[in-house]
Amino acid sequence: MEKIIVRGGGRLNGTVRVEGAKNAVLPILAATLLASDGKNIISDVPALSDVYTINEVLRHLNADVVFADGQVIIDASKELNVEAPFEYVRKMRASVQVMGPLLARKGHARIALPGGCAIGSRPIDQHLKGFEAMGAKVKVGNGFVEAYVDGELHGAKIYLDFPSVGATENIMSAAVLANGTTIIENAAKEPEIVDLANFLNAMGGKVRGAGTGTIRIDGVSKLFGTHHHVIPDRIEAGTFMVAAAITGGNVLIENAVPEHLRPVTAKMQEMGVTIIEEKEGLRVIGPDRLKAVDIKTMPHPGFPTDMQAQMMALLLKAEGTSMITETVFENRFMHVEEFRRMNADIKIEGRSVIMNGPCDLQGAEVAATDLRAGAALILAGLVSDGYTRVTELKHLDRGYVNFHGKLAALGADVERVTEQNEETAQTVSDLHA
Ligand SMILES: CC(=O)N[C@H]1[C@@H](OP(=O)(O)OP(=O)(O)OC[C@H]2O[C@@H](n3ccc(=O)[nH]c3=O)[C@H](O)[C@@H]2O)O[C@H](CO)[C@@H](O)[C@@H]1O
Ligand SMILES: C=C(OP(=O)(O)O)C(=O)O
Repeated sequence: MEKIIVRGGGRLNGTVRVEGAKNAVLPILAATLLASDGKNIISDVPALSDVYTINEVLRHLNADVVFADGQVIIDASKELNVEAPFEYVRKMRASVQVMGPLLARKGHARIALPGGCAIGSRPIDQHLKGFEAMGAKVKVGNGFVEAYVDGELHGAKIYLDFPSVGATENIMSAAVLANGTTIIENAAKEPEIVDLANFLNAMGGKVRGAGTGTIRIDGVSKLFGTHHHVIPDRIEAGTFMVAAAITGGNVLIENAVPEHLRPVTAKMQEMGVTIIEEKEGLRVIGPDRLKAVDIKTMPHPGFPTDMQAQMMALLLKAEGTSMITETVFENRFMHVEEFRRMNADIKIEGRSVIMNGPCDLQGAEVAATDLRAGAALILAGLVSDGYTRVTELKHLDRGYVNFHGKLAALGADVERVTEQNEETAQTVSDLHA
């Protein structure tokens, strides 16, 4: 079993560069299936396990996919298969994003039902409601959801019950090849939606209003391969912002887009963190004393749920009582028990978590219960007494490229080890002290 071992102490200093955004690249790679003519070249693609998984799904669907040096080249011009089996969807829920493109291109898609995951039940009813409004018949059975249309999808007016990121993307990617105009109301406004819309338009699509609550898509008859650069990952950037702040360090986060990070920046400034916009990105300087704040996760431009666990780590070191309320996912507090194992004064009350800080955190063996929880536990380990050992790294690898290596380059005492060399790693670390 692999572990990341962190020893607390020391301020982080230096420069770190963020990768292309996981949550932008996954729907974009899925949408490459829409191009029946020419190759798509996607640049700034992070080497994440989720990217390898979506590439496998695309290959299974009969696209040619080559991934090297941060670039994916996809040729989806051959006859496509229509089925995404459970072995992929189980590993990564975002596999469901191939449904809209397949339905638009082939009139048929059969996708294994994603099921629940560590952060909640995560149904896809809003995706399916959109496909049905566009004329698809949907049936669920034998662990699959299947959608098909006689002839072509047609444009429709779709009001989402909740501004779901995945549903907005899936419906947008289906509507781009539909006959007529589709309007998505109460659409998600995340920067990743805008990136997908830009990609669809570069392939020849007609999408307007992405980034607002109303998106209008005028269907076209064919899409062509193009070259697209993925936006920087605002969640990876935010995670390193916390790393700088929690250690009282001074870190330049290159490639961070300030507008994408406003809700995170605003809360960190309230806590007393200095954030400076520089030409290359954001400089984050941690204070000696952090102030307690309350946070509520919300769809964009509210505070992102994907930064909730990392901010929880930061608030454990703030002076006073803080509260985080999670409104996006029903069960995204699995890391609370792990923080408690690190001596955090923390409790769950309904959909909120209350922390009394600053806590004297102690190193412990803890499990990454999900992707962001893994990052948050490592961040807490940076300021804990002694060694923190974080297991279940498969979650972390879904969303962070070389997380421990990037932290080590900023001066953190952190190593990634397999069980057999754990003892040696600890000795080496002691020698470095
Ligand atoms: C690959 C990717 O981009 N993942 C992101 C995406 O996930 P994802 O696209 O799954 O998130 P959604 O915005 O769809 O989900 C938000 C909430 O809506 C609910 N819901 C969603 C769809 C639906 O049909 N029915 C329904 O009830 C979900 O259960 C959840 O409680 O946005 C989330 C919210 O910002 C982020 O945390 C994820 O990192
Ligand atoms: C929840 C996340 O991703 P996914 O939707 O892919 O599970 C995340 O990136 O924090």
